[in-house]
Amino acid sequence: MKRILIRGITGSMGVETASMIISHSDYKLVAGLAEENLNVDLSRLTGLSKATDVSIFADLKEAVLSTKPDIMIDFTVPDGLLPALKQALDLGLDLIIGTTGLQEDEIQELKAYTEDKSATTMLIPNFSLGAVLMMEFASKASKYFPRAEIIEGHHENKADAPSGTSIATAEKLEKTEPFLKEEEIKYTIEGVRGGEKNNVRIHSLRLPGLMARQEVIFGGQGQTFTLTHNTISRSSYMPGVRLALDRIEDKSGFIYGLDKLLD
Ligand SMILES: NC(=O)C1=CN([C@@H]2O[C@H](COP(=O)(O)OP(=O)(O)OC[C@H]3O[C@@H](n4cnc5c(N)ncnc54)[C@H](OP(=O)(O)O)[C@@H]3O)[C@@H](O)[C@H]2O)C=CC1
Ligand SMILES: O=C(O)C1=N[C@H](C(=O)O)C[C@H](O)C1
Repeated sequence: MKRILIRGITGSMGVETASMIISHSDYKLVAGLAEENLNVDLSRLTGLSKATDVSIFADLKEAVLSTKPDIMIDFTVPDGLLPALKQALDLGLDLIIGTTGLQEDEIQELKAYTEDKSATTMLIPNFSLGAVLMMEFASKASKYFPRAEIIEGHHENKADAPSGTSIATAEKLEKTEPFLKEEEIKYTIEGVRGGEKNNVRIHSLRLPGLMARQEVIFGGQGQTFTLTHNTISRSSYMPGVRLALDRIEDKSGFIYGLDKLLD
């Protein structure tokens, strides 16, 4: 039975993932890592009495030596993420990473490091099926509508902007064209046009009341076409996390995106 460690076990996604793994008998959750909340009662957080068997550590090496996990799932923050992931690979773990906010050069470094260790790393910007389908349909639509912008919205505790999903979506749009009149506009508020990736403008909302949502808006002659995905519960991510766990043994090397696991 595969032994799992969750880095970020006390966070929103960590608790949801811990509950999912504890409730399934084919994986064993052996440990968690946290930064500050080291003495929390995991059975209270998950509502599951079996969670008392799971120890929470501050130090990855200590956790690995004491509990011997095979796989680390990461739901933390971008700060200090790459060194922690490299340390986990050094300790012989395979990785499933949901944390967003790595820069492009850090992703390339992680890929090379994974290949060097002959390990498996899955970097999944969004585990929900609806978000994956939104990206697939957006990719298709971009062949016919080359002008597109993205509006993503998240809760106010999110540590990164724009979202990993919006970046992954912009990267998937195949024939995007830039807006050529940007230079002609007189801007009266700086930054009002958002950021840019692959010729796609990305606008990030951070508001109370939001969990996670994204709109991809295409503009064409006399029409617009909008794809929207709304996350209303973090349980939406769990079938994707479960799929990554089920597939990690058959895969090797670096995998980016849940779509690579759906075929
Ligand atoms: N791929 C996907 O489908 C999804 C990805 N995410 C991403 O997952 C990440 C986590 O989100 P969320 O659960 O909402 O965040 P939270 O703020 O709720 O949780 C963050 C967790 O990280 C822990 N942590 C922070 N720093 C460290 C550290 N240095 N070492 C160990 N643990 C640390 C915190 O521990 P402590 O409690 O001790 O502070 C906490 O457990 C974000 O990057 C988010 O974008 C979110 C949803 C879906
Ligand atoms: O922080 C979140 O909540 C989420 N983060 C991921 C992202 O940055 O895309 C996935 C989802 O949007 C929720």
